[in-house]
Amino acid sequence: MMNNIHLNDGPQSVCVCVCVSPVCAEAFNPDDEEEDTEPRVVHPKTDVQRCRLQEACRDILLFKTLDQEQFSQVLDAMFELVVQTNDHVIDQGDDGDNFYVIERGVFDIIVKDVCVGQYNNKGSFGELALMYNTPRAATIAATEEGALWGLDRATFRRLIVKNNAKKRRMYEAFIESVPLLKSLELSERMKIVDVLGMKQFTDSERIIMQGDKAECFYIVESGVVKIMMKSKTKKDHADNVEVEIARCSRGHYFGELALVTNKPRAASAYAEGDVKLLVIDVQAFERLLGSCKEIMKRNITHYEEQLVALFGSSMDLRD
Ligand SMILES: Nc1ncnc2c1ncn2[C@@H]1O[C@@H]2COP(=O)(O)O[C@H]2[C@H]1O
Repeated sequence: MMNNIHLNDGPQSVCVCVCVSPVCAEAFNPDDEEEDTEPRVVHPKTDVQRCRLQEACRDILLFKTLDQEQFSQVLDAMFELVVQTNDHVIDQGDDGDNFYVIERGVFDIIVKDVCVGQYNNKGSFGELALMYNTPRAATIAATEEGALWGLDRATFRRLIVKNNAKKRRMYEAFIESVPLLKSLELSERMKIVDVLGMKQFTDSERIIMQGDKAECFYIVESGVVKIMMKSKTKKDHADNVEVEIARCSRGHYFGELALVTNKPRAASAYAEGDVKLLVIDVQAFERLLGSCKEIMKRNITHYEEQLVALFGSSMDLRD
């Protein structure tokens, strides 16, 4: 259900291709490799709108594994929505109509009347009901005036869900081999595959920076990542250079500490040579990896011991 949400449909409010009904979309089998003949949804946009849309979608993990043609079909199909304070974009228990990408605004995530988190001017939501044909798992309420981009259920299923079937085939074996995820059920591991994105880095590129706010964590698919840290106690010294504290290779994860402790990044990470990473965002992390948090917390003691050995202090890693 949506209250007072305004559809801003670009220069001419013409839908070039006819929108297909959700009933049609359900007939789609994501494993079906046949050429799709469904009519395309296109919401025309001005150049300025398209630029804003592209910027909003830049870091959306679900789009990261689409090819260029699929991504451009997604952008064509998206439509702009303006929301006002207290608008409910999604109500828990409803059927899923659209997937949403945030352009601006702060949105509460409410499960059974309890606020369990917030989206702050970035991110996306509403994928679960569309992926798994389940009722909406949370209410999403605007805390201020904001702007969103919606993607209809039919297009989401035709492009994203179809792509997920491919992702499952690609990453199933790898994800099963990641020690951290071993304790999860197969269906839970597959849900992680569904929401993960893939990012590539070249030699010496910085992946995360010490002190930054954390929004995701990473699993190394290939290549080597160097974890480097500057001493906090020597903050003002000229000799406070970055020191290598760890290396991660295939199957290892990093970037989880800040998500477990709700603190800024405790270290920076750099690619050594070409690196391919799987990326899981903070909301999916909370939802899907809650049960792994205890395993991850065990690492803190190990990290602290390492830091005492390197810098003579553990740098206050805990919350
Ligand atoms: N902790 C959470 N539990 C359930 N849904 C969440 C949570 N955090 C974020 N969400 C998002 O809220 C959305 C509500 O609609 P969906 O169930 O389609 O998809 C859900 C997720 O995208």
